[in-house]
Amino acid sequence: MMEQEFQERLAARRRALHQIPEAGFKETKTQAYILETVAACPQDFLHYKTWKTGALIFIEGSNPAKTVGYRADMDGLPISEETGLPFSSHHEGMMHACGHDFHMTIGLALVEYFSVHQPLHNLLFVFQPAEEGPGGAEPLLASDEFRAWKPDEMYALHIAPELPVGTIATKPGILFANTSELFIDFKGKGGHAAYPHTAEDMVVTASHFVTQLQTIVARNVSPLDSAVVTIGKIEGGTKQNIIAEQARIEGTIRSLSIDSMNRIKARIEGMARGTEESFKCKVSIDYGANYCQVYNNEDLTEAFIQFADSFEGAAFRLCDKAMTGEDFGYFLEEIPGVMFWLGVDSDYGLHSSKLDPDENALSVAVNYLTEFIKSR
Ligand SMILES: CC(=O)N[C@@H](CCC[C@H](N)C(=O)O)C(=O)O
Repeated sequence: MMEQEFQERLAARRRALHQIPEAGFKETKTQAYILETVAACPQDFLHYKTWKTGALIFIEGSNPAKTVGYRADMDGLPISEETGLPFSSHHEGMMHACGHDFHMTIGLALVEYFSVHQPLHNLLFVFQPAEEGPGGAEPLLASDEFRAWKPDEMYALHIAPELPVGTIATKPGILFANTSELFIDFKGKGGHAAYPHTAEDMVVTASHFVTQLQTIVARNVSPLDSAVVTIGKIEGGTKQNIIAEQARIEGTIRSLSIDSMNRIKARIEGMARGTEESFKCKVSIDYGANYCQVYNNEDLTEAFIQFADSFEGAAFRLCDKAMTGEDFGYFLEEIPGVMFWLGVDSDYGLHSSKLDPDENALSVAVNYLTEFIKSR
């Protein structure tokens, strides 16, 4: 296929997926699209099955000594798209703002290629639901469906808006942080706005708490370590002249060490007890989904970098670790592998309603991964 025709085909597929972003474990249209695409491939040495709203595609090698895996995440985010693109999301309030439409398009192109050109070793393509939450990797990894085809090594990519198209970047060891979601509910006695002395104001309580949280990274985490406590959402009360009897904050904790994660959680719990005492309320904490760090296997990363350096269609860059989270870390706890960034050059970053990755990066990744997988 000519390069331009190939590029257009990839862009068309990405746009189709971009229009149907779905929440974690609700990716039914996305799953149907994937299954339809796979069903249209030659079936001579291809097998596939579903797992919840995900899909596993196994391609038999001609003389296999191992199985090599590629994972693409499938879910979108609860963001109203503001790109103004003609192929914007058809799902009100949902957007592929983390590049999973790219990750899946690249995975499907690899399935198509290797279903025609039988690989030497077995390949497993994992289309995984719920990366943004509540986390699909951990239960998928434990499933019989996955374990029957468990790979010996595994790869995944994530788009990087800040890197130029054609860039591939990674590092050995820790690439992404440990994460924990954070949901805190405040409940107290509400009242009339004009009688503050008779009530316990949960808007004031939650505001104090958010300010207190800012001291954790500054005062409770070693300056030689790295951590993040971000509150991304706050809500409370019912009306401007009613003292709120409830408030809720939602956020995320990131750390490079488990020790820091435990220390941060202990500190938050201590603050909650103090807040209950001083603001006469009930504070409930829920840590939601927790992801382990993404740790790239040193030997495989070395081999990955050597290959990337010699590959003419991409420019390799050694990168620093990031405080992003990724449940691909669970795969890498059990299976050696590598996660890497793919440059897509967007003025707006991940989780932005204006994220607009350059589709020219699709063919770079497909060409790169096709040759890299063959080299394994
Ligand atoms: C690459 C990326 O943006 N990943 C997400 C993963 C979310 C983890 C979890 N749901 C949380 O919010 O803690 C990220 O926000 O880094």
